[in-house]
Amino acid sequence: MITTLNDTTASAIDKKMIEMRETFGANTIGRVLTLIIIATGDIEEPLEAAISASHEHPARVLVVDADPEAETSGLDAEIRVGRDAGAGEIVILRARGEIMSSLDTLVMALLLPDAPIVTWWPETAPSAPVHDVLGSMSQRRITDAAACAGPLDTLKRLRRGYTSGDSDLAWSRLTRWRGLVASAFEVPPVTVPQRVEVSGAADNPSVVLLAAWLSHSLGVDAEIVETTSGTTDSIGVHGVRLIREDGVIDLTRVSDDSIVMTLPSDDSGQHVTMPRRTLSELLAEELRRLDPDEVYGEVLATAFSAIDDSGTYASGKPEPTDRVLPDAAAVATAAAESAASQLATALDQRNLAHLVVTGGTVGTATARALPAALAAADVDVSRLHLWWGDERFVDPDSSDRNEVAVREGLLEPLQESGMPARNIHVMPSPADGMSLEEAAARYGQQLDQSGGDEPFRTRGRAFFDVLMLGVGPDGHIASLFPEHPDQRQVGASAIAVTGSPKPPPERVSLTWPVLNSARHVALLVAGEEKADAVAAAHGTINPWPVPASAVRGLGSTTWFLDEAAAAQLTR
Ligand SMILES: O=C1O[C@H](COP(=O)(O)O)[C@@H](O)[C@H](O)[C@H]1O
Repeated sequence: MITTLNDTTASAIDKKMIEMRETFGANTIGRVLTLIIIATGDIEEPLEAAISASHEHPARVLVVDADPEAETSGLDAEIRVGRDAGAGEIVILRARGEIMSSLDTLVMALLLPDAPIVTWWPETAPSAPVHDVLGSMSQRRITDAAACAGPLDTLKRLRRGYTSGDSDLAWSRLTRWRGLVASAFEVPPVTVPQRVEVSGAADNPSVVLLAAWLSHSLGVDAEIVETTSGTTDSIGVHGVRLIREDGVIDLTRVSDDSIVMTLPSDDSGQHVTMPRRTLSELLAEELRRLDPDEVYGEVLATAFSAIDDSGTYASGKPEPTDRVLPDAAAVATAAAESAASQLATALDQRNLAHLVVTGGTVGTATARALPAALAAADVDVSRLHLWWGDERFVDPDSSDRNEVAVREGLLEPLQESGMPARNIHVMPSPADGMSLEEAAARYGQQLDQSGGDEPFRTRGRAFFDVLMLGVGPDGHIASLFPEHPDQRQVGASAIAVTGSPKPPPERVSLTWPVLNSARHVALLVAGEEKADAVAAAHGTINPWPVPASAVRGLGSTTWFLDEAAAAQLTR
């Protein structure tokens, strides 16, 4: 039985469901969970999987089929009970426009009382599922990196935002492979392989996760061997090879249904039936175990090197634009005016705004141009917070400190205009009685606490409104230098940098995830000695050799350049 309600409300849907259940003679007793499906494309395939899985796990299924871009706001609903809903009941919520901002309230009104909640994103994945408005109320959050655009980048983002209770169907697709490999591993004499190879498509998230699982659990190198695309097996894991002292164990997928296993002692090839699993089988497996899958979390954490991950913080955001100005002074004025207008907008929308300033030549000049620009844009500086992207760890009054360079030109005028001293977040110096590491940890803590009860780097949404960055001739930003090991530290918001190639050697710097948590990024550059770095940073996102290439704002990234710094640009 299917009923459609147009321009409706949560309470009207609830009332209708009760009515339909009574008419149909169905009841909610026996429903074991609420499954929320966040649909972005075709809803029939995930819905079919949910209906099929409902025979094992009778559920209330809420499909959120939203169109946030719609000009008009409203909600239509389709309710299915009885045969049309398998062993569950289904509500398809078609939400348009503004109503999306109260999606959580709407869904909450339709949840089964006292039953676990599972949220499934069949084709998209939020960077941190737990911080999604519906993910945050769920015990289990299921994504499918393989079904998303950019599967590996998706997996890297999921790794960054992982919280216990997250899972991904690219991992569930490996359950049988993991069982088979574990049984092959038991073939006597039981020895740890010296090396492992996983073959399959290199951009397939299951292939990457299987290699990471083997390497994590066996403590050996696991290499991914790419299979030629176009073969029947290029769609998933093609095979696993365990290279042991006594020979090789090969597990090879030969069809959609079976695997051939060859052993060191027997290369005749035993056929093992192992059909590829359907979406409903994968979903049913996920719903079977609602406790967190900690192994997935561990494997995800080891699947990529931290530095590969850094590039993903910048990916998927709007492309940078250039503003070329006659000279350094014009760069500073234009960047200050642009920041002031962005901060004015931020304060129109929110109670507080956060600005990150930087050191260096143009960075300091821009900071000094800010008081006038903020006054012209009528920015209420009492609600503005000031942070630094990096600081040199030297005496508090040393002219080497980025903060000292702007005390007179920025901090004093802002305080005179009403900025409270507590809003100025200066990085600690040795005079605060801390080691470099303690100073970095203290600043990171201060940032995390200002971002809320969770470290803001995991939120997948902006914290800073405007982030200003200078760029060194080597392409460094803040104190993240090319091919410098401290660049790899992404687990904290601020880090201690030692052995900086540019003096002074000891510094505190914000890290990749934090630098990429801004709405608007402004890169401030002048001088011909920067032209090569600017050109390199306009290429692909590649943090390790070219840090300036790998920072992007969620709303905009603007390069403020003088003509000399822009000289090598072709676009
Ligand atoms: O050392 C630093 O260098 C960069 C760039 O400085 P510049 O003088 O070449 O413009 C700066 O942004 C950073 O804050 C600073 O600590």
